[in-house]
Amino acid sequence: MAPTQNLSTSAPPPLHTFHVHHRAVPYRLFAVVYLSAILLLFYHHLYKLTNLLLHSTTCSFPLVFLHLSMVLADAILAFMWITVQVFRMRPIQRRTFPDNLVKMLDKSGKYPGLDVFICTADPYKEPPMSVVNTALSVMAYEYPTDRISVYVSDDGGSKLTLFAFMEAAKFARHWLPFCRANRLVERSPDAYFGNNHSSSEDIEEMKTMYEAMKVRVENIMERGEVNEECLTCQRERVALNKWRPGFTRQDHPTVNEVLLDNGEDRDITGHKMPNLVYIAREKSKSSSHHFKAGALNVLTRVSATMTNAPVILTLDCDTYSNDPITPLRALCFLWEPLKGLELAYVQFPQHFSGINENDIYANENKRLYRVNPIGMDGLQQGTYYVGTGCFFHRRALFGSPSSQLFTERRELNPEHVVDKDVKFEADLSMAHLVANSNYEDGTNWGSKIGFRYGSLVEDYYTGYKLQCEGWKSVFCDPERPAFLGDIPISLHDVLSQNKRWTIGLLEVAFSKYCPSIYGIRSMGILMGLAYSHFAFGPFWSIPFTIYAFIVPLAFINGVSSFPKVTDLLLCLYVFLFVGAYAQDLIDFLLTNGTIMQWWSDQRMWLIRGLTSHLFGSIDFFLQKLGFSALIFDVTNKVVDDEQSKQYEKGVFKFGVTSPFFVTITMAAIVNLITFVVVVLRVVFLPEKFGEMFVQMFISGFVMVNCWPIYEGIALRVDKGRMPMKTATISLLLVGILHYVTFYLINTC
Ligand SMILES: O=c1ccn([C@@H]2O[C@H](COP(=O)(O)OP(=O)(O)O[C@H]3O[C@H](CO)[C@@H](O)[C@H](O)[C@H]3O)[C@@H](O)[C@H]2O)c(=O)[nH]1
Ligand SMILES: [Mn+2]
Repeated sequence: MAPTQNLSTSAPPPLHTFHVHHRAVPYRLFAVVYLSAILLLFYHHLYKLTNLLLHSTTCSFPLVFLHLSMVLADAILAFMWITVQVFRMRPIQRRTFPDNLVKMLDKSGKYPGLDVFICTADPYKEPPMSVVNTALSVMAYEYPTDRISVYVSDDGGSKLTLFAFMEAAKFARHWLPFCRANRLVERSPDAYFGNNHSSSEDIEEMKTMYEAMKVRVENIMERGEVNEECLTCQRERVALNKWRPGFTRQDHPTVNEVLLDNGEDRDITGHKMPNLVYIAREKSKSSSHHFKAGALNVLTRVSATMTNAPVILTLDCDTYSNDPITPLRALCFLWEPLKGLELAYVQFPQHFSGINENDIYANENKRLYRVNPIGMDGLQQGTYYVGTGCFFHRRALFGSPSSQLFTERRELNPEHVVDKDVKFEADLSMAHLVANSNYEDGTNWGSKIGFRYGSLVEDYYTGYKLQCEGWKSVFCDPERPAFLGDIPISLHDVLSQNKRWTIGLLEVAFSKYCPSIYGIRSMGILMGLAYSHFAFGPFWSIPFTIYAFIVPLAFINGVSSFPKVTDLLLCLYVFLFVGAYAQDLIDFLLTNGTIMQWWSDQRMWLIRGLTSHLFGSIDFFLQKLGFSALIFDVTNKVVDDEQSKQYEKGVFKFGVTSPFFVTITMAAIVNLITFVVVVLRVVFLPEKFGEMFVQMFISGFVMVNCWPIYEGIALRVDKGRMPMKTATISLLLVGILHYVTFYLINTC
């Protein structure tokens, strides 16, 4: 292991250290070799192309077209490979020493305030009980309770969610002291009672109390209405009365409820409670609400009027805390007096609970959440923001490190000190004002201040813009995951989520802030390329479409451009393919993955290329042309028992009719047919094997990846099988494609 940094005998005990991973040096050497191979391939492409053009007749048009397509595919693959190298140049691993920080903070007695933002948007896709668990898990942080404030943004504008939080506020008075007394590590009640091994009278009592709350909340969820008898006091009645006739999710006034106030509320042992504030910002059909970024900006302002803590933690409603000392770990970086100034955020990776053994839908997203961030963390400016599990320096949301931007109201600026309780009347009316749907008109919110608008992946975009301004960030991945979130467990949900990301990324790629131009100019080549890797990620769909459709269809119609087995060039292809795949596998294994998980991951990468990336790109361009509007389709977090059982077993769920499934089924059919044709040709004309080999390999490889699809069409009878309609449409489309190819090739 390389020597750790920051250690010296005279210096105070370190708060954090890091070391560079061993793999950095061999990776750099390999990059040089691989790059030479890519150059060789393009030399060959160029040579062949000029040759073709020089001797071209109208008849060679199909071959020229095929060759051009392959050059385009390879160019995109090469670009993606180059951008990935940035993550492999200097991956680092960090360690934190929260004990040293605690000693320091205990001595000074100055624990910084922490404002936690939790966003939810739909009580039926994001069950309020799950949001409540997230909130309870952070309210119970191992941190002075009077320094924590939890703000819940409800874009669903639902009284069901508010009711759940009224219940949570009461339950928290028991839960927080219980966590402290028993030194729990799992402070989300659901996770704790779900895994609890020991049992005692205390634990049983607490469990009964929790279950009772859950039943009350689930009852009102079932009824879709909060009945009078569920309410226990006048205050609750007043709050819920705000849902007057005409109150809809898209059109309603602000609802702002202080559910716990640390100035007056105490737990059952007399300790101060953290603040807990519910806010459903004003919505009106006439103004854009900018989805989650808009919600976060409202929370930034509302919290500024009430507590204005210097540290902000952003959480999605499903991301509960899995380790109570996480804020201390984040502060190991944020609180270091000198460096803290340029540090915008400390990002913890997204980890998930409930992933099945082989992670069939690649929900873990190891590249995105683990492998690439450690690589960027080793660069000058650090990693990207992934939307949840991230601690911000509030100041970073207000202009670059060197020149702060001031807002339209003194109270909203980061240095403004709030010294009153959250329930202070004047602050409450101010909170209402800054949550108005037209408050941001004519201000810098969303453009230069706060979370940035303009992309459906507001996380990626905001992190990127902050880093362009000169802010740094840190990636912190302790052994025990700091947070755990939910995953979509149907293929359709996974792909819909990915389609939204695709659109959001393309919005950035094709804006004036394109990372390959603006990013490189602002942050240098490495950071710019790293951000480009994601922004142009949807382009994976181009080589996949070419190799899964155009190349095999041309091949069975007699047009091919692959080298023969005896050709030396084949070695180059083999090296490029095996080299890229093997290195990807190594990356995976080095971050605690298994071979089977890696296999699922590469399969999902191919599937995304032919589905969500493809349709997302089409949607993006349609929207650019004004044909469709952008929506943020919230990921479903509810699962039924049957679905989870099937997922547990590792079986793909298709079930619904969706365009996503048409393209992958088509790829499965085209490559099956090609494979059969190629094998038959070899059987009857063995001397042709040399010419057939590469196509046979490619189609065979696609087929192995498509196994769950064949199974879904032919071997399954359950509800999750591939719908007959999808299979039929796909077959029909393949027929048309084949006919068109045949016609084009044979009419010249
Ligand atoms: O209008 C909206 C839409 C969404 N959300 C919230 O945003 C979060 C993320 O939404 P989700 O449907 O879970 O999206 P995912 O694709 O699972 O989330 C990833 O991608 C998002 C960007 O598309 C990021 O915001 C998230 O942090 C990141 O985890 C959830 O808490 C939602 O409640 C809102 O508050 N308002
Ligand atoms: Mn999510």
